[in-house]
Amino acid sequence: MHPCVRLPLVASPVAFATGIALGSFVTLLLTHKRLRRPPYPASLLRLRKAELTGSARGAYFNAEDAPEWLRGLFFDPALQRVLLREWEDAAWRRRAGWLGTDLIHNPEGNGVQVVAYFWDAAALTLTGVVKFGPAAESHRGLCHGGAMTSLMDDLCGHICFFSSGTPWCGATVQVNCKLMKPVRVGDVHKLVGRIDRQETKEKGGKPLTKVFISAELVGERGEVFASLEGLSIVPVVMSTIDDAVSKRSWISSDGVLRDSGWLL
Ligand SMILES: CCCCCCCCCCCCCCCC(=O)SCCNC(=O)CCNC(=O)[C@H](O)C(C)(C)COP(=O)(O)OP(=O)(O)OC[C@H]1O[C@@H](n2cnc3c(N)ncnc32)[C@H](O)[C@@H]1OP(=O)(O)O
Repeated sequence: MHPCVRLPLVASPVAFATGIALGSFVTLLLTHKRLRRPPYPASLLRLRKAELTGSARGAYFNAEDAPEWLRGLFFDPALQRVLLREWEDAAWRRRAGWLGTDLIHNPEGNGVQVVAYFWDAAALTLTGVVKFGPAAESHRGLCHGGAMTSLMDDLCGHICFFSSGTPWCGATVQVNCKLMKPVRVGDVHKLVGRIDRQETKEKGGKPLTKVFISAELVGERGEVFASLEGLSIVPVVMSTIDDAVSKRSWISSDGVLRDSGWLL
């Protein structure tokens, strides 16, 4: 037989093997992030903040995933890393009655994402690492103003919860957001918010506190992309479900602020 006629017969097993190898490689690439994840919840209950640095053992976003200029947050002893189970453990989230994915804290999300929050209890300051993905786009290559506003709403709500010993203690009632510079799809910025002041008065025989919050979204060179003047009121019962999830409290240890949902 002429060699040209024999070639396809020899090439086909080679092509088959190459196809299998390529297929496996692509599958491995697609599942890589999932495989890297530690088993829940035990590992995240055990880990100290200093250990939440490498993707192999930490939460879904860790120091090694952060840009260089934000890496220090993961090692600053004044800051507690915040780990809420509903952000980290999708299966538990479903079991516990959530209906969907968090607008801001979805590990699989590709819109606006706070990938790590750090709480400074002494300064009543909350700092977040924020990623802006393609699902936050409006103008070509630029993010929707609603992405920044949603982000500020999230900070306003959480700063109020972190400063309180009890869950679901309040509600955000105003999110006044100033959009100052366009945010690009793919940007990673720092969100810094604080409680400026609190005013308590009696309402219907019970104390009611207004919590005044301000925040800024800043870039690597200190440029301010957006700012917030927010107001939350405490206490307000937002959840109508009376169960163990609604009665969660904070566990503060080893540089991590966790909710007691990790024990449920
Ligand atoms: C421990 C482990 C836990 C782990 C677990 C953590 C879970 C951590 C989840 C966090 C999640 C956060 C995520 C993002 C934050 C949200 O998304 S929070 C949800 C968005 N917010 C809302 O849906 C709030 C909607 N608003 C409401 O339901 C009602 O307005 C409220 C909040 C119940 C208040 O109504 P109300 O009780 O009738 O209050 P009202 O008497 O009208 O007002 C009380 C005072 O506040 C003032 N006020 C009320 N609204 C306003 C306003 N919009 N502007 C200015 N002032 C106002 C009033 O003027 C009044 O003050 P005074 O006039 O007496 O001085």
